[in-house]
Amino acid sequence: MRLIAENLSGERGGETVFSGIGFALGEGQALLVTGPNGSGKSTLLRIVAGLLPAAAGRVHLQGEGDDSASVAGNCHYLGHHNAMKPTLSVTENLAFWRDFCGDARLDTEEALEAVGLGGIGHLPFGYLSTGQRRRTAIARLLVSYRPLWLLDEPTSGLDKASEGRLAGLMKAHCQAGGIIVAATHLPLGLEQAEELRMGGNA
Ligand SMILES: Nc1ncnc2c1ncn2[C@@H]1O[C@H](COP(=O)(O)OP(=O)(O)OP(=O)(O)O)[C@@H](O)[C@H]1O
Repeated sequence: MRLIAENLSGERGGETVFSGIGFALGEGQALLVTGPNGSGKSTLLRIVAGLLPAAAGRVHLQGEGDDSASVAGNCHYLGHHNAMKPTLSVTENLAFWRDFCGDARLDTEEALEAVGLGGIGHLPFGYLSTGQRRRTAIARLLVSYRPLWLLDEPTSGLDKASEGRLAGLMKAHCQAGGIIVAATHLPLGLEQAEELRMGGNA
């Protein structure tokens, strides 16, 4: 499977934020989207995820015998918000996402242990600290398999140990043939990743 973006333009509020963006990523590859505040990193990720229409160009998946496979149906999108219900427990939130996304992988407790949150599944999500909430959102990537991870500032709110755990999870995902596109201001510990620098294309 390959993720291909061709000649993408992004608009916000009728203004062009970027244009002429293209990339092609094969299995096991990661792309770090960097650039100053407002350069369009989140806009690009939202377009790739299918949450915003591109003003021009297109994004598609190629390979696996089904070139019509949708990016949206093959990705986990981790945005700035964690997409969890505060009154449901951590386990209930993860179980919802596992059922919604399908292709179950780790059970909820295993996923929580992978992000260093074993034993807190019974707590309402709303009780968690900022970093614990982000780690729960990262655990969501593990309860269902999706080959493409679209991560917007995934380290936001994480301590050093959690950054290290996330780096390990991302490496394992790539080693298993997954693809990652991550918007970031910080190195993510993915030495082989390519970089797409935003900010000079609008
Ligand atoms: N809903 C919106 N309506 C109008 N303009 C918007 C909207 N969302 C974002 N923008 C504008 O689009 C531009 C790109 O924003 P975007 O969030 O993609 O940048 P970014 O590179 O991710 O920034 P940061 O590093 O601060 O997260 C900014 O100028 C922003 O003000």
